[in-house]
Amino acid sequence: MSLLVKICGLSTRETLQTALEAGADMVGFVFFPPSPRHLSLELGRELGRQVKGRALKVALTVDADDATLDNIMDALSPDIFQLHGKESVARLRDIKQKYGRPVMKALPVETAADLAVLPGYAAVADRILFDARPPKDATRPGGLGAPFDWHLLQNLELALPYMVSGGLHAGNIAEAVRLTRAGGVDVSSGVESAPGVKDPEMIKAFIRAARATQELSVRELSVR
Ligand SMILES: O=C(O)c1ccccc1N[C@@H]1O[C@H](COP(=O)(O)O)[C@@H](O)[C@H]1O
Repeated sequence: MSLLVKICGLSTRETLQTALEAGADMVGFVFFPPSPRHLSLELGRELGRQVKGRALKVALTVDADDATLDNIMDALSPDIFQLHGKESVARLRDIKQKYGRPVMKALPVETAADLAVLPGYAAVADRILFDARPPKDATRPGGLGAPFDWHLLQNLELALPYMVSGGLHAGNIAEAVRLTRAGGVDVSSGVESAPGVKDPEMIKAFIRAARATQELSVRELSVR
């Protein structure tokens, strides 16, 4: 069972190349102006071309309207939309239908009560991303480098594929995956030297740690 690794918020040719060569399964591009990782459509087009099918291109948006999604489709032609705002279940359905792309819905988690919305979204989304709920005064709903309590997902039964994010880094992936049994990990701040500045060595270390975690899980399964 391969653990999916998503490196999010890539914004330079060099760090995108590092992520691709190190074996990222998904590369994320942020289209949200308040974010330090926000990409212009032109840069999104250029970076999208560089991917050349070596990883899935993920377009991260936050409550984007159709005109914005139209532009992103034209520039990046993403393989997946990551919806990281307060998009409703009906909005997810509309986006899937209009753009013909899978959607990954990010759900903010702080307490067990946050999981109450899961069945509604799981009926429409193709994948769920559990992320830390941002503080009330945050300027963006993610990419803040803070984890949530992974024990909250310990007894989760979800048929849909899911990933975890929020404050992950090379040193804590193993524990996050052990507790949540997620099929994928998503990182932004944990591979940066400053907000929005990706560090090639940290990207490589994160992907190495994810692959080691995967090996560990396979070995644990085979001795059971
Ligand atoms: O990265 C951002 O700036 C961002 C902006 C708006 C919504 C989500 C954003 N990032 C996503 O947040 C999670 C957690 O990131 P981190 O590793 O804690 O920094 C991840 O899914 C990013 O893709």
